[in-house]
Amino acid sequence: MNSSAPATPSRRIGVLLVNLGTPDSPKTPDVRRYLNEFLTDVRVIDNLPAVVHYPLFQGIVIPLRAPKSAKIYQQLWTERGSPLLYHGLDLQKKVQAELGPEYVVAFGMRYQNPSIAKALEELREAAVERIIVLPLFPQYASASTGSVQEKVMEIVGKWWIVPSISFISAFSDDPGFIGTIVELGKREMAKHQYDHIVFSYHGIPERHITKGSFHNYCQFGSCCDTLNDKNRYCYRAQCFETSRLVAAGLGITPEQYTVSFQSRLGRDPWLKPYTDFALKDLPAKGIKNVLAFSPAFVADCLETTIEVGEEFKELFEEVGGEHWRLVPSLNSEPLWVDAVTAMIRRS
Ligand SMILES: C=CC1=C(C)c2cc3[nH]c(cc4nc(cc5[nH]c(cc1n2)c(C)c5CCC(=O)O)C(CCC(=O)O)=C4C)c(C)c3C=C
Ligand SMILES: [Fe+2]
Ligand SMILES: [Fe+2]
Repeated sequence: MNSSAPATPSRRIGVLLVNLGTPDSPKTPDVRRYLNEFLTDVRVIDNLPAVVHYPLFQGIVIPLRAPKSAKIYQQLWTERGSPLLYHGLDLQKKVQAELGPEYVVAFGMRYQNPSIAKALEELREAAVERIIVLPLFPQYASASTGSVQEKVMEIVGKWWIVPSISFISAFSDDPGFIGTIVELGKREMAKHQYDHIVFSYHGIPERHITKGSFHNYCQFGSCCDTLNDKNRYCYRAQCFETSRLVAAGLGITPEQYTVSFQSRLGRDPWLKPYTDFALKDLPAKGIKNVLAFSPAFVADCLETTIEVGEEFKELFEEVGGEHWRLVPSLNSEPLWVDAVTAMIRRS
């Protein structure tokens, strides 16, 4: 036996990092398969009976949407593939290196590959004593975090031996998360003079908030202005909390930033204001230079790079804006790796 090799600790902790998912390739059949899995999740499309939901989405909505989405994914794709996937794998490796051999870090996607089932199997094979699950969504939503949690429980619940398992359900106010965004923002602010900041979050239907609201506490008004015991897991309140903390870190006042929501689907009301509407009002107020943040995402993806970085930039310029710049996501920035490591050690 090689005595210089580091000994594997006998009791190891499993860590499962999970992001949303992405197609295997930007080709229409792969995008269709991804959308099929994503948009038939009843935590994502929650308002239709199964007899309507499946035929409508599998027969009409997804076949129509897949070729259009595939074109956008082709714009996003790089030599390393989908950014959401390769940044996730980079993060996994760096967090593993920082946590050391007492931990086994796996990475999975809620939809498509690498699947949560495969990632959990790696942890089972490593005979970990317990598992810490970190869905990589800073703000809690049933459609993202809740769906990951449900899937993990469905799989682990069938194991003969069910290990101790814990979830980090949100980290919207985590100091390491906030500090990394602030640092990335400051880097951009050092390069250009900005008049205003836009924090654009992924939207969700308003009913998703209402369904999870403690005794109907959330009324889409000032109820979300502070994060308290009644709205601890309210997505809207958590988005405001993240924005407030990042703004404080950047040293900007409430008048100097806007919080808005993007990517709506369907006709029902989603969280407002909608980013595409909100940004159109800015040039008329004399705001021509905007720095945009996407703090609902920890890695670059279609929603950040294309929607915020390109489509909103075009829209802003069309209405008289001069400079629109997206702050890159946390990806596998060293400060973010430290923040994830600290969250796991504390858990
Ligand atoms: C921040 C977490 C996310 C929440 C909450 C969320 C809710 C949600 N999303 C859709 C519909 C779509 N989202 C799409 C892409 C997408 N969504 C998230 C994250 C959240 N979604 C990410 C990280 C991504 C990008 C994935 C990538 O590969 O880059 C898409 C697919 C793209 C497209 O065809 O436009 C759809 C559709 C709904 C309906 C919803 C809440 C109900
Ligand atoms: Fe989404
Ligand atoms: Fe609220």
